[in-house]
Amino acid sequence: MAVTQIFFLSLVGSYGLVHLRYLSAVVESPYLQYLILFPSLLVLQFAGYAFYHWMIYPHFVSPLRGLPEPKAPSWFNGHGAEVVKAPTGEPQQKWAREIPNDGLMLYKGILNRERLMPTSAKVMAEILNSKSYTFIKPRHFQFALARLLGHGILMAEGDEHKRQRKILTPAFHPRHLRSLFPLFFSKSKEMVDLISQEIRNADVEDPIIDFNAWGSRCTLDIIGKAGAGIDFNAMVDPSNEMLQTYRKVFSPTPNQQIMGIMNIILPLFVMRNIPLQAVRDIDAAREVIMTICLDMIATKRQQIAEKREMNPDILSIMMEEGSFTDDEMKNQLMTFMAAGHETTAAAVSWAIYELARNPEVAEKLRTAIRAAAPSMDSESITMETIEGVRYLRNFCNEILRFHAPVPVTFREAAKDETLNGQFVPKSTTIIIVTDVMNKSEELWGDDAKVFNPDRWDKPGGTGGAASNYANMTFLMGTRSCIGQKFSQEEYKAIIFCLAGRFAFEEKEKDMEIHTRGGITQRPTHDGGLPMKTRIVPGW
Ligand code: HEM
Repeated sequence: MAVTQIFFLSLVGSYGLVHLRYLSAVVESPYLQYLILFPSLLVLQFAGYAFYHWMIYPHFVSPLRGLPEPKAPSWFNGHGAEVVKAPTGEPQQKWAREIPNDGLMLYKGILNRERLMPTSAKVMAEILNSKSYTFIKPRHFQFALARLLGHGILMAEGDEHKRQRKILTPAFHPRHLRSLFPLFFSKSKEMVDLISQEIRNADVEDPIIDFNAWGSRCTLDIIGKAGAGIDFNAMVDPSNEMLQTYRKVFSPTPNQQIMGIMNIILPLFVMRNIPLQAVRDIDAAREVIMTICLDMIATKRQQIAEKREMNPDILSIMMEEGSFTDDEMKNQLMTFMAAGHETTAAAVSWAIYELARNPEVAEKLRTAIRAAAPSMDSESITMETIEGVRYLRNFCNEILRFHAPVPVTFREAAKDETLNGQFVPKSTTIIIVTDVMNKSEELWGDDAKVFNPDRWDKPGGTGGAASNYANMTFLMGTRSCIGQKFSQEEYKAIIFCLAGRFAFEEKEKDMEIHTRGGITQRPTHDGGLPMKTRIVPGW
């Protein structure tokens, strides 16, 4: 909007100045005068606009001034430098703990961009439930996220989101999830058998296995089958095109991080056309993912025409329902393929990381799993077997609380609104920092910052948290993760097989890990998660 106004004002301004013969003493031709005046007015206005939003508005005009706010170290860049350098969400957690607030805080991010941050369950519920269609996905999601994940349910808003959610919900009904258990288990077992083979073939004791790679390969194979009945076979063939494409765009590189920052600052049309390799990579990845998703739709149509017997998957459910166009189905598939594998893969990495660092937890988990099933190959393992391992449930819940795969998400006020009685102007950016809630002592008790699976034995099923909105791993409310139950069942099956069969040790003791990065966050060392891995005999 501002861009259109600036163009319009520059046009009107240059027309006026030419008619007032403002430059005629210097340049005679009116055409040349336009050629000088129009771009000059454009540049001047853009510079004024940028300066106002950078230095004037946040310091002197914003109605959000006065909210509890950490003292910014820079007059020009707020907390931008700190937020970019620190592990995602860490400074915000500290501020929420140390600065008294009533559920809402403010800080200035890169170039003094205002960030409004909810810190209480009550305000979270207002944003995610009662006002969820006012606090919408922000503009900067339209660039990388929407291009890679498609314009499906994740990006839809208002009535369109309600319509899509209604159509897709049956695919996540408990009955349907139960029918997916054999897929979850057989793929988890396949991964563990392939890793066991790799260990047996290795000429060193306890060879190093990269669990970041294995987690992605396994979860991609699962979502391919569960989403569209297609087996990517990425576990058998790591050169699979879909796997490699995701790996390229989702492994954070310094270039991608710079692009992420630019994306927050620059308008969408500039981002789309900026001649950067990282932008070209996204375009190329989008083409590959789109083509594969369109192929999936064509294959499914053929299977239906041939009346082949198939397990119901998300794509068949969409086709049967009949109201999505092919383009919409392609977009939904793009959403499910990415949202449905990178997240669970990150959770797998965190589980292996904690098992390696806490041998007593690993031992307790292995004992509980082995007590439930005599061997991973046992024919009698069912969903109930896995559900019955209480410590497995506790461990998985605690990993998802303590190491949430999605560390932050954003919203933007679509119109002037209020939150907790505070006026929030249109276009304000809201940052939801998962750990601000998931590790809040106020909500979880004094041990909120301790990794403790046993907390999930407390009555109520919330791990002792005071409110459902204390756990933001899958968000809550109207836009919460539609795949939550799917991923929890899938995750338990994967950890059941991995933790039941192997013992893990860090490649180097107290290995340094990096967690900063993209949409999901996982522990990374040397570009993967290298773990010395040993088969514990007897299972
Ligand atoms: C541990 C695994 C997972 C985590 C931590 C996770 C987390 C999340 C979060 C935080 C959101 C909200 C994002 C936002 O609105 O800003 C979300 C939305 C979503 N997730 Fe998941 N997710 C996981 C697994 C899955 C799986 C397995 C699927 C699909 C099979 C899935 C599909 C979706 C979809 C479609 C949405 C958009 C829902 C909507 O807007 O109505 N997710 N997820």
